[in-house]
Amino acid sequence: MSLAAEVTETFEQLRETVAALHGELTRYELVIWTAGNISARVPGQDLMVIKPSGVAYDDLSAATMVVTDLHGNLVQGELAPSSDTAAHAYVYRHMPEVGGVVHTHSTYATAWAARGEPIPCVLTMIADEFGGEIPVGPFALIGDDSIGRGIVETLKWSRSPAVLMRNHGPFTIGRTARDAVKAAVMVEDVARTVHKSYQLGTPEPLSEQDVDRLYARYQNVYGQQGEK
Ligand SMILES: O=C(CO)[C@@H](O)[C@@H](O)COP(=O)(O)O
Repeated sequence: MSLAAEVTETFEQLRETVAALHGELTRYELVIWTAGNISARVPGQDLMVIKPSGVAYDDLSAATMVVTDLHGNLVQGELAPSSDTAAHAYVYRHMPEVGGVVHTHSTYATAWAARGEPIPCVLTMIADEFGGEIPVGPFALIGDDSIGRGIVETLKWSRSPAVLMRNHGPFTIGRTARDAVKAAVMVEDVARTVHKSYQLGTPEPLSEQDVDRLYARYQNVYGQQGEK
């Protein structure tokens, strides 16, 4: 297969994947109306596939996904890219290991972001997926590199794939777009659980040693990853 055909096939596969993953945001009730967005890096290219701005979730499909370079310039597609394209692009430029970025306004995680309070590591599931507390990033206005810079500056000091951008909402990253969606689903779940635990009392944080052990197991052994 020629390089052009291979890249075209990759585009099509990624368009399908990114479009389908947007359905997970509505399935898990992480977004309302047109809020939220998902992107995936195009492997080996300085390009990404991202949601078009302001398009209803029912109208999202492989055909409506758009391709931009990693400075947000439209490369393929008819629609304007997400208003968070600059943030996604900044993450891809500065975190080469990241293959997917997700942004939602999910209720409980966004409530923690509104308070500017990190979610403490008081659950084994937080240790498993986030490796410690889920950090808060700075308030930043949309439209330039500010949000992306806040995401990167916060996550470079954390094992967490989620950051609660102050007064805005969660952004999550992953090796793939699916991993980033998983982090978005899980950050909302633990945000709700920990919020409810505080309504009943004061939850106890896990020890650093236990967090490290839980994180290592979940990231390396859990599921079908272990020795066969
Ligand atoms: O949170 C923001 C911008 O940061 C929303 O506008 C965003 O969720 C949805 O914007 P798009 O429809 O992706 O342009």
